[in-house]
Amino acid sequence: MSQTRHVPVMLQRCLDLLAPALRDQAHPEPVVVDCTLGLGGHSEALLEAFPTARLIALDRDKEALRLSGERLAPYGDRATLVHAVYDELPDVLARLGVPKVQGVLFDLGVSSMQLDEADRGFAYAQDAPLDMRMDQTTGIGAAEVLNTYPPGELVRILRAYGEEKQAKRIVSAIVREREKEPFSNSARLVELIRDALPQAAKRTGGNPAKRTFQALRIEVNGELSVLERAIPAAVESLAVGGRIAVLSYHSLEDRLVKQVFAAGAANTAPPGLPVVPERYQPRLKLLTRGAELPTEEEVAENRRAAPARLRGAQRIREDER
Ligand SMILES: C[S@@+](CC[C@H](N)C(=O)[O-])C[C@H]1O[C@@H](n2cnc3c(N)ncnc32)[C@H](O)[C@@H]1O
Repeated sequence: MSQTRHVPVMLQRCLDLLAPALRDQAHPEPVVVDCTLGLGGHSEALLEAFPTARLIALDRDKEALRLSGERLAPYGDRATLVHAVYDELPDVLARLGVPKVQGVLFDLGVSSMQLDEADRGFAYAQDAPLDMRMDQTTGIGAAEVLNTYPPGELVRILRAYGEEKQAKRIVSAIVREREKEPFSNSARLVELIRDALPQAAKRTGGNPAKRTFQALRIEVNGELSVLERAIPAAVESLAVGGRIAVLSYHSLEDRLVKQVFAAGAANTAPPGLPVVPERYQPRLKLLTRGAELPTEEEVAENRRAAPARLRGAQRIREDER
């Protein structure tokens, strides 16, 4: 296994956003949920910053849970780590007998470990089996998506999840190639995309395979549909006064978070979301004006922070303004 160096993104700002709820005298032993444990960077900082808090941390990746389990072992039963998809949060809390929580954090996307472990197939820079499943115990990998999905479906995915303008061109090349031999490794896909794109498209936006890889990863892990359920569920799990902070890394995620928070602030149902709650979702106060960005210094230190967008909200009483 390679040595993964991980620097938690916008850490101090996440702690500051959650702090008032986790230092509230009314809740001397607050509960905070880290829905995306990863390598445990944010989780450990939460345990350190709020010494009376109990942490419940979720990850769908068993390797992440194993590594963080070692890291957080010194905190004993203050930290409960659970293998779960984050839209299962209400069930997890019910099983643990926790009715409401004071804080929730999401740090979306893939972890440094997942990107650095070549054999997980997330990174276009390394040749690896095209898997990309965050939970390797279930579901189908990226190779199966590429080899079996109808062309129209692949175009839809590349456009919707990768915002790839050249989706048709790339998918035509994929379909031609997969008829010769099914895809198994990332290098062949990267090369094919590079060859398929016109010169002008190659000059913008970094590696030409970036958007296709993002789209495949989102499809393989059902990321947006899970998130659509998870953010309202997390808001629902907050006690009055509880706070939520969400770090997202691409516009599709950020748009979704923005919509759910805005609907909570306006006390209306989230627009266009498949999960329209029976009653309007709990009332929210926005804690961030638009999305907050990492500082230039942070990005210089940690290039993975560059696309980060942070939004925060607080659950308030229905009659509060
Ligand atoms: C960016 S990393 C989190 C890094 C972490 N904040 C840290 O400081 O180490 C995101 C983590 O969320 C997990 N994850 C992504 N989608 C998930 C989901 N739907 N349910 C549970 N965990 C998920 C990934 O497996 C990954 O480990």
